[in-house]
Amino acid sequence: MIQRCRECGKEYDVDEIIYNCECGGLLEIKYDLEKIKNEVSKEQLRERRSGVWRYLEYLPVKDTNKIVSLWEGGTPLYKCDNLAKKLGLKELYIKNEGANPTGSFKDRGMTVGVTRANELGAPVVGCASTGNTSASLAAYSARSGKKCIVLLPGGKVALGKLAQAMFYGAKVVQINGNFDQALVMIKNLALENKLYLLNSVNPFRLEGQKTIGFEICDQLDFEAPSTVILPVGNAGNISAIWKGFKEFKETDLIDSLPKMIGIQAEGAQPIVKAYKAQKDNINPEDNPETIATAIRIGNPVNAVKALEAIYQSNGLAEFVSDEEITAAQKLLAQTEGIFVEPASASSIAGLIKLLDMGAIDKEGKIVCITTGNGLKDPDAAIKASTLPSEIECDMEILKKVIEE
Ligand SMILES: Cc1ncc(COP(=O)(O)O)c(C=O)c1O
Repeated sequence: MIQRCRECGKEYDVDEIIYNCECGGLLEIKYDLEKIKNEVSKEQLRERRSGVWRYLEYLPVKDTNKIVSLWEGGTPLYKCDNLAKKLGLKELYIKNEGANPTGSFKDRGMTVGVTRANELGAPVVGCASTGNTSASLAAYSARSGKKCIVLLPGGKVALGKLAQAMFYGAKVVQINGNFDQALVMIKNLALENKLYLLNSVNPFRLEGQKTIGFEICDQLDFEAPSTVILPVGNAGNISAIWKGFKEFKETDLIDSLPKMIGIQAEGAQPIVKAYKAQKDNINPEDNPETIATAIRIGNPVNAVKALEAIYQSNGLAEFVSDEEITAAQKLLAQTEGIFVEPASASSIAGLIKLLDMGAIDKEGKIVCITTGNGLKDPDAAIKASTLPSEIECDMEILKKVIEE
């Protein structure tokens, strides 16, 4: 197991604390997959408890006594026949990452990232966040007795996430700026050795998140779906999940790979613009804006990895408007009983838009990943609803109201 630069190929020991290669390239964790292939079988995996650590051989941990876990992963893959019927699809699934311990997929990354911090003996961890990363890191640092520092874009974090970060005991700092600026600041602190950085530029975090790909195949009886659709912000998750699918294929646990489709919000779509121009990198956007605050990001650090995942998988990237996001959020809640936050609903909104455009095979096995729980952002849901009026305690009035 080593850290390797995906630009120049330079290798670093896994115990070296480094976030980018000397050449500026992004790092990736590489394994001896031939060895893993001989070590684990589908049957052995199946005998283990579900969750991130079911896939231990594929994870960068040396000392299992150092694992920090809240039993993350093992999230449901719902077959959504009501929504499939409405959209004219043969097979549609929702992988609901909102069912993780702190309510988002970030927990998969943090169990591995904070375990790594434990192995390295780092007493302080930190991140910049649009909300969910901070909630998750705060929880895992509390569990491992570490100090946690989080930088948030002031006034732009959903209430539930802010409440979580504060309540788990993190030192929360709001800046008068956006996520991209917060990330530059926290990274500077990390480079001055003030903390161990757990944003998705840290390749160890992405190793935990790749288990979403593993788990989808596992839940589909070791078959890959034809298409995976998910929201894209800082672009770590799409890169991580693609890595997961590729590693399962290279170790013969699946025999095909899905198309990876990334969805961004109209007001924050650097990756979509790069994809549409068939470029390998983005032009950062200075003033990202969307109701889906989790993906309100103009300069995603993992953009080149994400674009590679999209091109390699023969996938695509598309944007959706805030109105489309809210409509999809409601539709999912009201047809399948799954309440997700706005960023997560962008994957459903993207599916609907791409179906209208004729860009999706209706006969395929489609998985939409919903990345965060709807309770994270009650304001968004309340704003999109008509609040009930109060009535007198009178049975006749009540009967009239429920018939309306
Ligand atoms: C709910 C939710 N969905 C999607 C994303 C985007 O993930 P990524 O930054 O890995 O692209 C985030 C990131 O914060 C998120 O919180």
